[in-house]
Amino acid sequence: MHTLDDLLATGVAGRTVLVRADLNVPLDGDVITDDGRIRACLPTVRALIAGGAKVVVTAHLGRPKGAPEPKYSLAPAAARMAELLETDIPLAKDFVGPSAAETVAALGNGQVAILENVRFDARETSKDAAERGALADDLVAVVGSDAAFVSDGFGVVHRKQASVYEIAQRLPHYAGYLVSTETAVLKKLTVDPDRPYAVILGGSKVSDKLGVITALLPQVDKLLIGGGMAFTFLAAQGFGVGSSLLQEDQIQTCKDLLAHAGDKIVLPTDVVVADAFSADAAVKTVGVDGIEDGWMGLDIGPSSAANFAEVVSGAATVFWNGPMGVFELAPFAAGTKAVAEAIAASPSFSVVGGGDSAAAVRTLCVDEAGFTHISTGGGASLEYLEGKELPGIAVLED
Ligand SMILES: Nc1ncnc2c1ncn2[C@@H]1O[C@H](COP(=O)(O)OP(=O)(O)O)[C@@H](O)[C@H]1O
Ligand SMILES: O=C(OP(=O)(O)O)[C@H](O)COP(=O)(O)O
Repeated sequence: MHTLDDLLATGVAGRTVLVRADLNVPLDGDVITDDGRIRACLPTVRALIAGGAKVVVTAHLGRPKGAPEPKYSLAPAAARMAELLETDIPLAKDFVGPSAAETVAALGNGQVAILENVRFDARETSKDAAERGALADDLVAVVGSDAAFVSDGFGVVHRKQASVYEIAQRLPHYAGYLVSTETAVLKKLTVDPDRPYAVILGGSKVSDKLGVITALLPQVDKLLIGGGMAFTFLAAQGFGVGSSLLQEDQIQTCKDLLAHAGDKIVLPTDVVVADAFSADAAVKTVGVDGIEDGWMGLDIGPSSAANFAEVVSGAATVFWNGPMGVFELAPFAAGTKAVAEAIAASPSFSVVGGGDSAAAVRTLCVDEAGFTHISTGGGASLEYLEGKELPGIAVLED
């Protein structure tokens, strides 16, 4: 696999370099609540600026439905990157149309531009390879066929999408510094990790991440499940889950996993429930057998948090993805904070991955130095650990 250093060695002054970054940052309105993913791509962008390249950044934000939606604009991310780099960064209003072409044509050596959210084009995430290829062709037309492609959006390398995969088939391609660093650290978790090895899963991308569990179970000693992930398991155990996040079509899978896992899978025993998804909602802590209709579980309860913290404290290797609750709202942040603090306090080899999980560590003021590595990728890290081929990495090997 060729790396950014290989590209820099060829001399990039005056060459257009397309960088796929993951700028999918958490927002409160148009205010970025954690800019970790923007900071994470700066070493690559800075190196290209220093080399005199014309840097064109492409990225996604959220999951728009294949058409422009103002709330998913990359404008806040572009403004923040400009602030951090202390330079002007124009944001092209479209991805492959005239505004993109004009913005790229106006770039001088060592300047940076960002293209608007690539997921505003439905072809980016299409299941049809020909559609994705057509989008990648349009993108090549914007940056020029003599441009180079640098893959630096580690958080999205598990997606076979046009700006991650098909584009690399059309331009000389290189792994950026973030992709190189992330894969080097995660590799250590796949090669004979120190035991006991605990994985903690939570968050809200339940259907994406349930699939990973089957592959991870044989590798780990304990699998702790909190966040929105927990309720499909609790339903599989026969508990009512009210209006909590539930993946009904996966209940049988969870039953099978519980039947085969022995005592490896650890579930919450109590949960914080609310009568609405709001910081002002009525809130109470109940046992997992006490979730009434009309109530939703938005955090693990204090007994569960203490139990999870104890398991974490005894582990030599820890990987965590997915908050234990809706940590963005104060009444539901305690479980995530307790687990994060337990990991940070333990001397284990510890990795936390995912845009929101990493944001939780920082916004809840947990000691970042207590983690061996804070990864920008949640789903990407999990699929890497699972041993799955990641399309955005595999395509760089060709
Ligand atoms: N019980 C829950 N119900 C609904 N959402 C939840 C629950 N627990 C956690 N979440 C939400 O999960 C989101 C993060 O999930 P995910 O994207 O899977 O994590 P990451 O970005 O770290 O990979 C957070 O915004 C959080 O509010
Ligand atoms: O936030 C992301 O992944 P993560 O929540 O698994 O860390 C990435 O930007 C990928 O986004 P996607 O899961 O909408 O493809």
